[in-house]
Amino acid sequence: MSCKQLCITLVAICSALLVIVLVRTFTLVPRKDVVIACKTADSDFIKLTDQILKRFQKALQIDTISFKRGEYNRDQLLLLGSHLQKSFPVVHSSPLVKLDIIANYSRLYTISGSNTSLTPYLLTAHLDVVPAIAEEWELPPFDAQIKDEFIYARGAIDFKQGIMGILEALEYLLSKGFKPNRSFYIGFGHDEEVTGVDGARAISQELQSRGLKQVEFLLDEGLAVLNGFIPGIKKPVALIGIGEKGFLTLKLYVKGEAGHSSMPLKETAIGILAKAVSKIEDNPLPSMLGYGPEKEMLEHLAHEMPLAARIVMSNLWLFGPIVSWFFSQKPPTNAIIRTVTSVTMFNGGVKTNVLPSDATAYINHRIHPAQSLQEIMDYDRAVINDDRVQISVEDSMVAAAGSPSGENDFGYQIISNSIRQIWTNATTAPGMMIGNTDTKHYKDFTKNIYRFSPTVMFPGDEKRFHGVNERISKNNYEQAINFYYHIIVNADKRLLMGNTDTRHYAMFTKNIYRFCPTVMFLGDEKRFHGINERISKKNYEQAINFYYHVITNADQRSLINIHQHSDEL
Ligand SMILES: CCCCCCCC/C=C\CCCCCCCC(=O)N[C@@H](CCCCN)C(=O)O
Repeated sequence: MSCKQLCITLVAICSALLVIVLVRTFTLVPRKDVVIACKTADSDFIKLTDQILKRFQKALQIDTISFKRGEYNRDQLLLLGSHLQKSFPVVHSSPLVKLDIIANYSRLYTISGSNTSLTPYLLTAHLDVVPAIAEEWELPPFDAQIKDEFIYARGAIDFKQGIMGILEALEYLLSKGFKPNRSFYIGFGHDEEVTGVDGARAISQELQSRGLKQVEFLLDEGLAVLNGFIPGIKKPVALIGIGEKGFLTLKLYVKGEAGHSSMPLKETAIGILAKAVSKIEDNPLPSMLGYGPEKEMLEHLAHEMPLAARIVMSNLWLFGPIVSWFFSQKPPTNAIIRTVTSVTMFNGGVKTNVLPSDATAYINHRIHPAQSLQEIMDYDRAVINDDRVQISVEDSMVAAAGSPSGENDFGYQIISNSIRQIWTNATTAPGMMIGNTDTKHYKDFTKNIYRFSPTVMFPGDEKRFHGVNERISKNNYEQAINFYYHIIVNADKRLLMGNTDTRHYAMFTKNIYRFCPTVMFLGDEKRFHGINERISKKNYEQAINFYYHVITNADQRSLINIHQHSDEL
């Protein structure tokens, strides 16, 4: 090939790449529904009264700690149960609500709707919390004291704001006479922090034994309203977890030889294990950017970014390695692009002058959906490359597949729209839940599983999860309650509302109306996107005449003399 031909080929390739990059950059357009903002002045806005705040604080003061499987503060769980019972008298006495106590401590509420043809949905949360090292906290973890408008307590964001927020919303709605069309369930497990096998799994079994086959969608704790977490985006981003990372906890064990420390061997069990652990930390797993829900998230958010970042994010097929490097720099973004590794426990030795007879460490991996448990095991084995280190699986779960997040996916859109009613300046996007939830126990009921916590977070706040100084602002707790209020109200619709093309015209007017000249009887709603869609001849004639009148009536300067037919005058 001549030099000229080579130049022409290179220019052609670069031009083609440029065209692809630009087309992708400008064609990835987000969904923009018009949602009605929830304002504090609205008559149905639930204000954070002293009473509401006090019962939240009281719930936080009850230390419902889970320590390990089957080991949790049983008395405290009972105490929290009676606190809920007392705090929400309308919920607990309503004929529409049935409460079942499952496995002694978990709670399953069934709220009966009037229209049994609508598939029910499920809201879940957990009653338990992780332990807290009180000495490291600014304020005691189980006092729920308020400082600078923040309530500090273990469980403030994981996840008693969910428990109390859901029940506050329901209490309010029922006390205003709300009678749902669509039935729904509320499931509060009592041991989520130690895998939920006693609580959520038992709730799920109870639902199965009742013959429940399907729920429309499930909303559990999860991602949050994030400020400043995603490079290049200034406005809040509310991520709805459509998938969930798996986990793999490995036990590393080294058998040593006890003896007097004055005559040491070249390496002790602790030394051998320390080297293995160090190799594991020095060799992070590769980036999986582009192979999981994070791809959808970044493409969805690209439109919020400055042009350069937008070009990059819209074209991960080309710029993936740069983004991977960038995201690897901070723990929250690193967590979404790869399987991460945490050495969480290390034990060995009994006395300062005794050689350790063995040493044990635990490695907790959070697995990216594109990787299998076996792949991770093999990787670790190869990295450690030392037969003296025995590796065994302590516990594991494969990653959960992505739930649908399209324009017509009822559950996703109900959650997304409810978020935007509360956090009006936020943009929503599908994301991947980096921690684990109770949702695994409900996966047989639906593929529409979503993970979102109504929690506002700023950089650094992620350390408060299971860490010190967990807290929520009073304002955020009020938002959480109103978020669940909107979830319950919005999910009570038959169909996904607002799912029209109107969003593409929202910039032209605020006067957007949606009406079909269609006559409907009960049951006809199933014909939409269902089978036997039809219209009567008469109705079609009416439709034509309706549009005739829309055109003639709208052809006026102002709203006068609408009625043209003399018999209407
Ligand atoms: C672009 C950035 C996106 C990521 C930013 C994430 C910011 C933090 C948001 C949410 C934090 C989620 C982590 C909290 C998980 C809470 C639930 C939990 O702790 N679950 C336990 C279950 C344990 C079960 C026993 N194996 C857990 O995951 O450890």
